[in-house]
Amino acid sequence: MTEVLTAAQMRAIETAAIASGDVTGLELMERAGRGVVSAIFEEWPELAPSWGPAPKPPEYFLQDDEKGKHRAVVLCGPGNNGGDGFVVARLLFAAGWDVEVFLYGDADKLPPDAKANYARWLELGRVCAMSACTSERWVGQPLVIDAVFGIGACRPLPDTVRNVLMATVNCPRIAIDVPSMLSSDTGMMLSPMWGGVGAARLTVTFHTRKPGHLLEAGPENCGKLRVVDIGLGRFAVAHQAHVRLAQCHTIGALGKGNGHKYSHGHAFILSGGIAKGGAARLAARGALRIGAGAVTVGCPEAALVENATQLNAVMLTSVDDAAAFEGILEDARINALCIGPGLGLGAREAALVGTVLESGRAAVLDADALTLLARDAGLFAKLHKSCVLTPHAGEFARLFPDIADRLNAPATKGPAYSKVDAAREAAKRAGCVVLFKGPDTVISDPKGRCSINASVYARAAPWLATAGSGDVLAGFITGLLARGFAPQQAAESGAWLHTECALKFGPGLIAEDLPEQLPAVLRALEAS
Ligand SMILES: NC(=O)C1=CN([C@@H]2O[C@H](COP(=O)(O)OP(=O)(O)OC[C@H]3O[C@@H](n4cnc5c(N)ncnc54)[C@H](O)[C@@H]3O)[C@@H](O)[C@H]2O)[C@@H](O)CC1
Ligand SMILES: Nc1ncnc2c1ncn2[C@@H]1O[C@H](COP(=O)(O)OP(=O)(O)O)[C@@H](O)[C@H]1O
Ligand SMILES: [K+]
Repeated sequence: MTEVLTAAQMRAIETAAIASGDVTGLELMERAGRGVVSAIFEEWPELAPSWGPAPKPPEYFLQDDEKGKHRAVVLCGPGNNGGDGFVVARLLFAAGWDVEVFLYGDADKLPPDAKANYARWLELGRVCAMSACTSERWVGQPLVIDAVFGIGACRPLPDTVRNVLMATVNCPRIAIDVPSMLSSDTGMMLSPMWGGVGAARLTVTFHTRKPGHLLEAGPENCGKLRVVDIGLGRFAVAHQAHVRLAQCHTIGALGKGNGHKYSHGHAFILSGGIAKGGAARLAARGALRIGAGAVTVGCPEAALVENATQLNAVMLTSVDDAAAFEGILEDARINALCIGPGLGLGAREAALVGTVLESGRAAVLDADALTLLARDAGLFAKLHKSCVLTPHAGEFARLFPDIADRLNAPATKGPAYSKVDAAREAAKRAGCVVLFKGPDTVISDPKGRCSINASVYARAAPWLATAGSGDVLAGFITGLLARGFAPQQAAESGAWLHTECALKFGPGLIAEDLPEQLPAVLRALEAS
């Protein structure tokens, strides 16, 4: 499942499923709890009962030596996440575990399905108030199930809950749906000063990933992430509204068929002056490797010799000023532009950004071009729908300071504002695609079509934090624009391939290595 659903979308799906008569809320809760217990037993087979990872077979008996062999503490909250916790407590008990259950909140106020499972648990064991326990109570617990808050939490944690979660940071912890100190819509901590310690070992979520599993502090706090199917597959949210995991679009479109080089597009990369050309050369190499038929670097006359010693398949021409570039653009075959990497921030460069935008051609604006756009509202107003902006967090804050402030403000009430919301708002304001970089790169177009290239969990590629890797990404996207990809698809595919190249190379990666991984990555994609 490539959809990433917010809490509101998840609730809408659950409501539709229940309204259809297909399933009751109680049954969904049972499936969720069962999914959590199976996931635990699959993850740690040594914890599973003699009958295997199923929570409970229809006819079962516990062997004597299984009774009390394992121990868990289940922390339940006041909503349906707590309800899932009571189901897990019951199923672990059925597998012979010693289970202690603690509740935050008032049992009388539990929602109906959670209350039903609370009552079922009371037939087997006790429930203690979380608030009545001192911090020593939590030390050294072998397994803690965090069922305090799920998708319903969007404001700072109550002190009782915060203290219990802090006191169990060193215990192996399994989070139901989402770690309770994390906003499922944003991936941000609900309690400031949390300190970044105490990740869950495993987070088990339902139906699809939520933005909070992928964004910001989410991945480092979820531990491993498992998505459990609870039978909601046929219920969908409106297509426009949802966020997807980034993927590589129509790899077939990258094949070369029978055309000649110019039928595969001509990308033009603008460079800075003497000793500033490395970034543009990296972008050019990326654009060529990804399949642009021809790539040219344009630099000031004075830097021609330096660039000529470093470029072979990439062509080179002088661009001293905006007027010279206007002349070059009379060649209609140049169909994708890249400006910003190593560009500089002077008057020549600002005028070149203006020319790029006035040409109306597909263009990637990165690095210094973003700073120039932030400085000049007139330039910013020239952005159009064939542009792609590729800011990292610092550049994003320069371009969209109010949006960045809103994103970085601590959540005090819902609905939460996420990196997805920020990228959407920025793209709408700019009137073009915005690719907001990071391990959690978010790509949005002005209509809010949005995807996340999550370089986390199995796709973690921390080696990408190396000088020049952003320049290569700008080149990848420019190359895909030259191949005729629409801006959103070019940005999404470029980001996805960028991560794949880093994964293919692994540790020790430097920016120069990235384009050289593309042949193998593309071949593997074609084969699959
Ligand atoms: N939506 C679905 O499709 C399903 C949801 N299920 C479970 O239900 C959960 C969502 O349940 P709920 O919507 O009841 O939400 P939660 O159980 O996540 O939390 C909501 C409750 O916590 C309180 N609360 C939230 N933040 C608080 C704070 N900072 N201080 C004090 N109280 C706070 C709210 O007032 C409300 O009572 C999911 O995360 C999941 O675990 C599953 O049972 C299966 C299906
Ligand atoms: N820890 C990380 N995991 C995955 N990708 C990362 C990480 N850090 C940075 N990146 C990616 O590496 C690239 C860095 O780009 P940028 O910040 O512009 O750097 P530079 O200007 O040095 O090239 C971006 O695509 C970003 O998403
Ligand atoms: K939880």
